[in-house]
Amino acid sequence: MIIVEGLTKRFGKRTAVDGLSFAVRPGVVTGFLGPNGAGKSTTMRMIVGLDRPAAGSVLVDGRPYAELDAPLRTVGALLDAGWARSRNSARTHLRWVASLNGISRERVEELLRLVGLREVAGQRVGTLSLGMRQRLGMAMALLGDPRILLFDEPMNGLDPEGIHWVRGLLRGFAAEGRTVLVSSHLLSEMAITADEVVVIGAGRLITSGSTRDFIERTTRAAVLVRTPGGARLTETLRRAGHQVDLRPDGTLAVTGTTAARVGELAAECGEVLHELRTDHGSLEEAFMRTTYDAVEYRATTAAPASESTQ
Ligand SMILES: Nc1ncnc2c1ncn2[C@@H]1O[C@H](COP(=O)(O)OP(=O)(O)OP(=O)(O)O)[C@@H](O)[C@H]1O
Repeated sequence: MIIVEGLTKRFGKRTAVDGLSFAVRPGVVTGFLGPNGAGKSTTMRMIVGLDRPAAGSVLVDGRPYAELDAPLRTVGALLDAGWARSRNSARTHLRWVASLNGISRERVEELLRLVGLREVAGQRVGTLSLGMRQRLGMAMALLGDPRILLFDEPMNGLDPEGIHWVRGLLRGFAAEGRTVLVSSHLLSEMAITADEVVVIGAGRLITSGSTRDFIERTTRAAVLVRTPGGARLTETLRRAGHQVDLRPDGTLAVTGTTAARVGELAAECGEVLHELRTDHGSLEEAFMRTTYDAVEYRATTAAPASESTQ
């Protein structure tokens, strides 16, 4: 369990984390979400004592990180990759971290196998690909068989097989009753990996709780219908007081009703349905809606018309 309370961090005049409070429960995967610069990495660094908060506190299994008897065996963290420039081989680097923490060479070999780095274990860390370095970072985090995992953007640079593997790893850890906090911008991945989410923006908490509740609360469910008799069904649905929008792919999106009711109305007007399903909205949609005002670094796709014509 991780309990963050009133956590605040300033860099000069800039407040990166602003009175942030949340709890990360064991037994579930918790996704840590927020736009660029929201304060996710800074928060994770404060959890493991790499950054000192201006105010607030963090308890890791009931104690501040600095007071843990065996930090590496309690928390496994994949944070910044400062070590990634090491001139040592992946194996030597892992053995060095292991020896500092009284961890055996057998455990190093076990982890090289687990993260899929055995073939390149003799290669210098600095020459490994981004994905391989991510795998090495995870091996380092897992060395002490920790009860708590903190992974900052673990899927960065991983190939599809690697992403699938990380998903299984995180879910497996949670299923064993461990605590898993993982930040990622890959929201479709988080939607299937994270049971719970903590969403922050501009250093402040936006929401926390079940991923499913967050999506259902924030997005509007629609009943999607594909039918060759779109015009007649649309008329019938509108007459019954429902809002119907035609999507670019020809699907009708009906809001304010249930799939059962749409099916009944289609039967009443004698239209064949080729598809009928409820779309609950996506994590991406929920994220965009709730964090819109907290996005600091927004790209523009085109210059505004008034500027381009003057
Ligand atoms: N060492 C530092 N010195 C000065 N400012 C910093 C430092 N570390 C982070 N910041 C600032 O703190 C804010 C939060 O940064 P942080 O890296 O925690 O965000 P993030 O949510 O992890 O972003 P991203 O999704 O882009 O990785 C940003 O404005 C960043 O510029």
